[in-house]
Amino acid sequence: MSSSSGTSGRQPPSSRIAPPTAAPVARRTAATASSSGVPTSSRGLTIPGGPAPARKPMAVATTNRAAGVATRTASSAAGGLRKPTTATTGATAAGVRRVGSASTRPVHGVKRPSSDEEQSPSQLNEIQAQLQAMAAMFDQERANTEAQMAAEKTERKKYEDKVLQLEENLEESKRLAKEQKREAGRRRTIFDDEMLQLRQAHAREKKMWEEDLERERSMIKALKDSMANSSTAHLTLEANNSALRTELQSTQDQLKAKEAMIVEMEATLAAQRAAVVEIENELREAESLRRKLHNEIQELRGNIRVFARIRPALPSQNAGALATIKLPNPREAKEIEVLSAGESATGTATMKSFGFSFDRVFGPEASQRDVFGEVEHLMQSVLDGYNTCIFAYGQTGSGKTHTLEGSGLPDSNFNGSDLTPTADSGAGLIPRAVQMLFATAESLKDKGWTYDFEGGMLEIYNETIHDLLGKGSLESAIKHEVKHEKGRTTVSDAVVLPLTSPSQVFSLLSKASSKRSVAATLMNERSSRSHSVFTLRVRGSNASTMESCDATLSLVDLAGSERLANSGSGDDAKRFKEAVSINKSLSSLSDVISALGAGKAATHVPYRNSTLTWLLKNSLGGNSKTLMLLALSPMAEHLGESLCSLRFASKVNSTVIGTAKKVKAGGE
Ligand SMILES: Nc1ncnc2c1ncn2[C@@H]1O[C@H](COP(=O)(O)OP(=O)(O)OP(=O)(O)O)[C@@H](O)[C@H]1O
Repeated sequence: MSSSSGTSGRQPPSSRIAPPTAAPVARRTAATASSSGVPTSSRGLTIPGGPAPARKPMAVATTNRAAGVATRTASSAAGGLRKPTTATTGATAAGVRRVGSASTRPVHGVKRPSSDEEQSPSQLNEIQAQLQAMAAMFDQERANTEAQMAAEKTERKKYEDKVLQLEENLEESKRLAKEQKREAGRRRTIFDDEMLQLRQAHAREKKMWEEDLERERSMIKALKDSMANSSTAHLTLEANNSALRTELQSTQDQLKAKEAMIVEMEATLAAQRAAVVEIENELREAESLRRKLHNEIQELRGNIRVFARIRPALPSQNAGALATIKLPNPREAKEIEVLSAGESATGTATMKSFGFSFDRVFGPEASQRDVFGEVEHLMQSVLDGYNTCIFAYGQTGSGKTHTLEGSGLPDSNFNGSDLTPTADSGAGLIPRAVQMLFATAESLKDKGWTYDFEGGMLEIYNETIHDLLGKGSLESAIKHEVKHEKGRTTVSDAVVLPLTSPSQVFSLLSKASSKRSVAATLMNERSSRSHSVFTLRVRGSNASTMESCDATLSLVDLAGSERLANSGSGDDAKRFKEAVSINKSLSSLSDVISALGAGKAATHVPYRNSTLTWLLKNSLGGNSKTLMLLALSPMAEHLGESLCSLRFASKVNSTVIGTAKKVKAGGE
């Protein structure tokens, strides 16, 4: 803007410096030229009507002078010449007047023939003098005119120089004006750019400010809303607060009342705690008493007990081929009667009745739960610290394994639900006993008892011990030896696993089962020709009563008890050897039980007569509880073997073994 105003405010040099106008100069030059023309024409007198004559003698000259004066006067009268000085003018005027007056007469009067030729020399002189004076005057005037012309020339030169200077100045001014205009244009462009940028920046800033403003407005609006809400909430809170204060006051009052109650209850609780401690002590004493009484009852009932179980006919077996085996008194279920064909003394065929009495008899309809219900008290004896041995006896296929293990062992996902006392699943004695032992051990924790379990599984085949949990095959050369120390039995190199849950026990049994040696016989396609012995060692301690116990539960699945002729051995030396070994161990078992039954009368108990009796030494005898499970086939074809088994079991049942002793930890 400044440049534009500067540009508009500044006057161009041409307007500021007025150049000298050409007209005056021209006029002056013309005037000079006009004035200078006069002297030029005055160099000789111009005779009107003819060319200027050459200088003549005096007379002629005088006449010419007079004519010249007349001419000049006429010129002056025309207004072109400068007037001479006053003196000269006076003289001239006088002369002119005279000349004028003379002009009234014809000029060529000089040669007028009348009286001029009569003029005297004095008059001529006078005229000549006048002419000379006029010539001097003319010279003077010419000199003045020339001086004036020189001065005017100098002045004109000055003017011309000045005009040149002014023209140069004018050019310079124009150039400067152009430059300034260019500069102004450039500055204007810059200015415009700057203006544009400023406008853009301004627009941007304006937009930002507007956005900020909008945001601020939104925030303010939100804050206002929030404040409105807050104030509503504040009012609500105050109302709530007031209600809560009232409630608090009421609660505090209640609290005080309750605190008073709590003080009262604490006093009651302290008294009850003391009572509980007393009751717990009484309970422990009662528990000890219960154990004592339980075992006294067991002693009264005899430490060796015999159960007989008759299995049902299998689907594959002909129901018409059943033997006649009866339970005369099903309610009491202690007697069993077997009818067998025989001959009378006279040789006639008769049906002979054989009666046997046991601690308990189970018919074909008895369930696994029924059988275990009669056995479970022995589990309590184990936890009480009494060695316990349950062995299943009977011919091949009579149901020994079924009674002990049942129809398949629970898997590793076992949760115990199908083995509860009321559950009637196919599980046999072993899984039920294990489940019960762990469950009872858990419940005894309240009474201060903690228990550890460990188990092993052995097989006796042909009088040789095999570890069913060992890594090698059953035919491996490892020789296991049985040792008895301080009432405890150990088997060298046999695996004994710590067990913390029933599922671990089932996993152990499953592993052993897959290894068990099974051989086919004529009697049963999977007749076991070996004894299997599962041992579960249970150690307990009570930190409160300082009591401890250490007992072993042995569950023995004996090999088939059939006589040699029925074992299918025939010509098979291997089968014959198996049968001999089995019979040897079973008769040794019978001998041991008989010796134990003889009490102190028997000085020697032949445990060493077989591997089986030697292994079970600490589970058979005065310090242990023994249960024999006699398994019977219902089939007529097995009746002879059944009778043999019944007689053997009856013999065992009649044996009264001395008082069982509780085994304390350490085997004493
Ligand atoms: N109480 C029962 N109820 C139903 N089936 C039974 C019963 N007892 C045994 N069985 C069935 O009879 C068959 C033979 O039983 P088991 O294998 O237990 O005989 P075992 O005496 O153990 O024979 P082995 O001496 O050869 O081992 C099996 O199929 C078994 O399921």
